[in-house]
Amino acid sequence: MATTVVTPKPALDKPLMHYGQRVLNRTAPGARRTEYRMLDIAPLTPHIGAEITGVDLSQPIGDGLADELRQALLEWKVIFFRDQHRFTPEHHVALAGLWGEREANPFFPKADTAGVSRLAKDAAMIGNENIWHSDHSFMAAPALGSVLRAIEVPPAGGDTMWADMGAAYDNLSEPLKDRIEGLTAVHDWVPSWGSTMTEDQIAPLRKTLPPVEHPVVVRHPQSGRKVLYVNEPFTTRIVGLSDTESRELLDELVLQARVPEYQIRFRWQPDSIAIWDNIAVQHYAINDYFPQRRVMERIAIAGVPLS
Ligand SMILES: O=C(O)CCC(=O)C(=O)O
Ligand SMILES: [Fe+2]
Repeated sequence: MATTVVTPKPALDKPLMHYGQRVLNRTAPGARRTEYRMLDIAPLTPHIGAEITGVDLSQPIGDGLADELRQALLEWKVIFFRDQHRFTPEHHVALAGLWGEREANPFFPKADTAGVSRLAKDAAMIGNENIWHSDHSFMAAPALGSVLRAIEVPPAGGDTMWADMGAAYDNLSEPLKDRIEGLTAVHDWVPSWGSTMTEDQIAPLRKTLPPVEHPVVVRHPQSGRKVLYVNEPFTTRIVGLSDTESRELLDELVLQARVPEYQIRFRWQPDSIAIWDNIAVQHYAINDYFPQRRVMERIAIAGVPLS
């Protein structure tokens, strides 16, 4: 009897069928921009990413400015500041505090006394965040956002990218939206962070960080907007589907973050700061500067359970 050998298709061969122009037009009827009184906002794309000028983040941030910063993040999903030369770890903690409590990442270096984690990458420690992801989605209440500051950057390279997962959801085909409505997915750190750990290292952490489930489409806690919430390193399966169905659907969904129309790419300088909404976007740290050195400081902001 003849046997048929089925070669699995690599994920990258899949066509990115489910995107178009529909929601990427900010001048469409109903699209409205907030008027800011205290911030100068320069959008970097029509829907994701804006550079904010005229603000010194080392000065006390009053309620009016804090409200506008929160509104700008909600509207632009990732906001950037440059030349914050007087910014200290204490300012970093205060800035992140406008959104919530600090959240430790068990896989990043321990925070300094102020509460900031320093991520230094060089020839001996090559970056591994070059995969589209949402921070801490393996937690029951994933981080609401992060505040990242560049300390030392390579002469070229080491950019970071963010992708608007609300736009990604909006542009899925209607049949695909129907198919994923109401589904939940498992998120787990073991396949990614655990891949370089021993069983003895994994076991105790597993107790505090068991696999968790989140809806495949979450409602953003503040904007109420629907967001595609599955990511390549941490989402391991879709509940209720066979292994094959789950793998195929996840392959298709995680690829959406790679669509250029959803993305913004930021070129860092020392003392540039980015704040991102970790539910609305995914991000990718480009790993093109080896063996140059790149040093960043980061605070993640504790989130809420998603629905
Ligand atoms: O270093 C970067 O550009 C981002 C790294 C990252 O994924 C993170 O800080 O969550
Ligand atoms: Fe990250």
